[in-house]
Amino acid sequence: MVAEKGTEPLTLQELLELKIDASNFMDNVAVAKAIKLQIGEFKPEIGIICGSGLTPIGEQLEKAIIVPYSQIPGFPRAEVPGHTAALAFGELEGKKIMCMLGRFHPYEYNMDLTLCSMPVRIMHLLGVQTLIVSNAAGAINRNFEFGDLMLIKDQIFLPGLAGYSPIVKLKDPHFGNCFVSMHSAYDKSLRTLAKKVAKDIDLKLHEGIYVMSGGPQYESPAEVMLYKTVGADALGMSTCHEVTVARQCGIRVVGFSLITNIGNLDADNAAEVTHDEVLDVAKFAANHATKFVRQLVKELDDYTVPPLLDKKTKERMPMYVHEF
Ligand SMILES: O=P(O)(O)O[C@H]1O[C@H](CO)[C@@H](O)[C@H]1O
Ligand SMILES: Nc1nc2[nH]cnc2c(=O)[nH]1
Repeated sequence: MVAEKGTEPLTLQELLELKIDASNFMDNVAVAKAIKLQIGEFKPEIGIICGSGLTPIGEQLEKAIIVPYSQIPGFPRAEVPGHTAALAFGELEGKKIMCMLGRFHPYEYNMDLTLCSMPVRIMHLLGVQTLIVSNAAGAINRNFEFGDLMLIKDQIFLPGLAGYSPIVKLKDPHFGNCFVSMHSAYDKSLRTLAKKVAKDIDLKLHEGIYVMSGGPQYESPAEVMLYKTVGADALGMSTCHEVTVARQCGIRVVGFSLITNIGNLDADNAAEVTHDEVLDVAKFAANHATKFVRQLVKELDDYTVPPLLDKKTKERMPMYVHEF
């Protein structure tokens, strides 16, 4: 719980010393405040989360301000290879972007999904209205090839189905409705736009269902077969918890997977999957993913999400909340 300090706003140093609980709303506000102290008047409108090996997407921002996770209270370090432990704030095609160069995978943090999705809530507090989420994924669909992109049409959130939901611990109504509707989690009009953009830049873009498993082990061939049977097209260990929180906040979402390997369906003929292979493919494909995101950002329309805190609530909250 954030300590109050009379009417004086806390300094960055004081905020960095707080012990943050991601399921406490005021702690989330304190995290957003610490970032705000480092980005000044910059108000992001679009959030981007870079998947494994996809940091080049965020590295194209202009006039970038980099905020390392070590300078954000409560943020873990994002240590999986292919992820950088920093947020990048900057412009792309004239739009204001907040980009996670490294994400938090639940398997890294004891399946604490509330913690792993906190950055999305912080995006919302800072003003983000639209989220572009990306990941590296294995193909289940046999029409997919290495390096292809798959637009995410819908998700199967296996940890969420088993009770590991990022919103299960949230008691404060400021977080939003706990019965979040996931019926159009991946915005239909943004998917239409993404398909148009892909066509314009002559990019092969599949569309399909992403399934998130807990990881960090890759799936056995029988498990890949199980996911195929239920209609999944690509599999990974991220994204669904972030999208659930985005929807709770009212952020609209568009997402895509970069196919880095082909999921094994037969134990007698199974090829090894390694994270090095995932990163190698991401490296060679990052160029077209980057181009796709740039064009998508360029064509995104304006969108407005109502703020989390109304004026009255803000007035009742401690000093450092007022500007949100
Ligand atoms: O989902 P992203 O962050 O792209 O990472 C994917 O790549 C890793 C496995 O190689 C897993 O963490 C999986 O989720
Ligand atoms: N679970 C899972 N995650 C991945 N990330 C990249 N490839 C894979 C995969 O085959 N399975």
